[in-house]
Amino acid sequence: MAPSFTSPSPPDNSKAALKQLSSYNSHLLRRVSSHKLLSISSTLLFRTAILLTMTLVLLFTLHYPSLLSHSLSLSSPHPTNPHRSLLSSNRLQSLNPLEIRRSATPTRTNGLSILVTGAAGFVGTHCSLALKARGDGVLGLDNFNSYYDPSLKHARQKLLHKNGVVIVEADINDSQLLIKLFQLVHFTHVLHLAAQAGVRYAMKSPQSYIQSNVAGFVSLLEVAAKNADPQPAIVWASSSSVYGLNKVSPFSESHRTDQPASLYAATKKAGEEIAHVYNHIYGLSLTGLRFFTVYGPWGRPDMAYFSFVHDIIEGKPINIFSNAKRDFTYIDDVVMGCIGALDSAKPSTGLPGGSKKTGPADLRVYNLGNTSPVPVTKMVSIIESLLGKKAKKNVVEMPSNGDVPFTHANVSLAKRDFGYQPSTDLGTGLKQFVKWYVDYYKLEVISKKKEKAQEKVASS
Ligand SMILES: O=C(O)[C@H]1O[C@H](OP(=O)(O)OP(=O)(O)OC[C@H]2O[C@@H](n3ccc(=O)[nH]c3=O)[C@H](O)[C@@H]2O)[C@H](O)[C@@H](O)[C@H]1O
Repeated sequence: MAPSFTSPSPPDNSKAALKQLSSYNSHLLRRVSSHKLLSISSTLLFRTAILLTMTLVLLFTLHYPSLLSHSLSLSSPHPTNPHRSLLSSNRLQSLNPLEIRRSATPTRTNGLSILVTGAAGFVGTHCSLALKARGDGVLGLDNFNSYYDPSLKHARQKLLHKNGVVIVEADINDSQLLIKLFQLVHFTHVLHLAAQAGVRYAMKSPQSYIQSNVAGFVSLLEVAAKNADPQPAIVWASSSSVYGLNKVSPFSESHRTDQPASLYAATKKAGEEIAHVYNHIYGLSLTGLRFFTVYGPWGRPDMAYFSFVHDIIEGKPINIFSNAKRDFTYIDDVVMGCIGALDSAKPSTGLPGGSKKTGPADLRVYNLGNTSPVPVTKMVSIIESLLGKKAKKNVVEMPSNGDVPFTHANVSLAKRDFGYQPSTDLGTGLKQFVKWYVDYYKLEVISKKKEKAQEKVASS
């Protein structure tokens, strides 16, 4: 029978009884203490388990956005995530208002004050430099995601910093941070270039396109419509891809854009429709620019011309999609187009606080192309002659992954409204790109070093 803790056996005077009793007692004490120990340990174990679970839940919540962003490679914190406010407040605290205002203040009379989203991107960097150089105030915003090598984005950031442009590292979905920026600076304009780019990558990571090109755009428009005082005029990057399966060439803004061939194209088209809503309700001045395969120095490594140069130098084979043609447009021409669109945009007509517009505002869309499509095979032969090296070519059927066979821009609208006139042919533009590429990746230095080493070996 199990000993009772409350009623041990009565005492006995005899030694034997005492011995028995003491042995019984020590047995009892051992049982009692081992039972107590057992009970204490199980309580402790239970509490530790609860504590551990809570810590794990907390840790998961804290790291959820970064886990998500890794799995999508590019996604940013979700706006409705409960952890958002914590992230946002951390970023808000790290803002330097003096630095921000200095960067965003124009140095010329009547200069613009522009928030450039995607400033560490290819087009964003070039536009920011050009705007700053003519005396406008420019503040950059970029989330430095890892869609392609972020070190290239940081190198662009360094270049911008040298030229007086600060980039705030944050996501356009971070509304709190956007609100704070609009409180710090009365931006006259926004050049919205932050986006998930790339046509074919949309099959691998569809959500990142929704996150950046739809949700992110809405996040920016909400703040611009309801929190900015004054409401800025917004110029933003749409894409030639909105023409999708349209067969009528050259593509003009009046052509149909209801047959997108990729999710990328669909999100850019969605952007144009969303722009209509914010213009209609809030009087935001909105200009969408349909870029046609923009290329040049500091370009995007995911684009064909960039990866072809890389692969040819490395002696790797390249896939050329047969019969593909593009209206390749040089970056300097696109920068002129962006600046023209900014300068010609009329102010927004809504009152701050999201009240209705006081009158109609600009709602515009323009092609920014080169008006001269070139077959991809020709692009490759230009690169070969610039590099002095033959490519290992695989000419393959164009895979059905969202690509369209050709693009060709009619730019007469942009010419009429802000004098857009592309002037760089593909040969000239690619020459500039290869020059930059060799310099950026220190290929000349390496080959000179090699030459010297070879000379040394030869002379010894
Ligand atoms: O104007 C736009 O709105 C888009 O332009 C750009 O898309 P694209 O015109 O598709 O550029 P890019 O990938 O450089 O392919 C160039 C050509 O090479 C062909 N191509 C491509 C890859 C390959 O391996 N082989 C090949 O032949 C391919 O078939 C194509 O004919 C931007 O990336 C996009 O973000 C968006 O801005």
